[in-house]
Amino acid sequence: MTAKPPTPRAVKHVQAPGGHPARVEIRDLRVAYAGRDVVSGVRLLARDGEIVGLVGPNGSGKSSVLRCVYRHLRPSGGTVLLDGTELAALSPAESARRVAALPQERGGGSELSVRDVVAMGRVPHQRAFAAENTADRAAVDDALARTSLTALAGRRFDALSGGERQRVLLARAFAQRARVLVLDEPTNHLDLRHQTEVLALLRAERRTTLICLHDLNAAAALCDRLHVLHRGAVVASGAPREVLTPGLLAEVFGIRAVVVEHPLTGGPLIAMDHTAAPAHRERGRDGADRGAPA
Ligand SMILES: Nc1ncnc2c1ncn2[C@@H]1O[C@H](COP(=O)(O)OP(=O)(O)OP(=O)(O)O)[C@@H](O)[C@H]1O
Repeated sequence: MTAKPPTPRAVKHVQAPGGHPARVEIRDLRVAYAGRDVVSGVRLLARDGEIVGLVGPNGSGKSSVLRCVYRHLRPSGGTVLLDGTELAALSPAESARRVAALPQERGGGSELSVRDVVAMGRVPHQRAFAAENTADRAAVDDALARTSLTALAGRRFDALSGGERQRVLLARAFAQRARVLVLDEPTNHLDLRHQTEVLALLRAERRTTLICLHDLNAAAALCDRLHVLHRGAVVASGAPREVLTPGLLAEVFGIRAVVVEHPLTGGPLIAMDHTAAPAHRERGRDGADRGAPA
């Protein structure tokens, strides 16, 4: 049997509202929890419409960086600038209109319907106690359709599978129509078809996107640029092809791999040796031996 390459679903391009450039700049970011630095000296820039990936081992600080961009965390040092303005200077409602997030904290236990959860993405655009207007309804319907959730719109959110919930929260972020998307592992619960759909959607949306992904092949296929975080610092940045080298994969991720040309796309494809022993033992920021990587 000859395998036919999958054809990505055609997705309509929807211009993010406002039409202005949306640029995120992180300068010398430091994050500490209970006095312990977990991120330091992180600088990165996502230009208008660019998809910038953060990759790195567990605990390397990726989510902590993203939390500072969607204002779940206040940086211990450094700044996050949105179109040149410090995020901290914007009101919470203004930053919510401009930055939509799919956080790692996924919540749960909500008795709301799928549609109600997606409609929460419209709250930053609404006056207090105002009912949903036509633009809100259109944005919600569009977000449900794009994430293939229209048929589930009436279901209870807390009765969905992990992957379905993840798509609902992604739909909520799309419904927000912010020019900046911050996505923490948006595909980790999705089956392969839905992963491919979400990646195609993100490429088609072309919003300024900061995204964490553990799947390095997905990151290489999606992102314009990658930043590799290791023990809270950026150790490599650039186009996926420049960054994802066998040396870096061994050094940072502790895996044995080669990087070949993808036979279908021509992009970089990491072929990992799953049978090899981990290439190094992990050390914490304090230098303490944390054992071999899982
Ligand atoms: N709320 C918190 N309180 C204390 N320490 C935290 C907290 N959140 C994260 N940390 C620690 O900060 C470090 C970085 O965590 P972070 O979640 O940013 O890493 P990550 O790269 O996103 O990891 P993963 O790939 O496992 O999601 C880890 O050592 C983690 O244990």
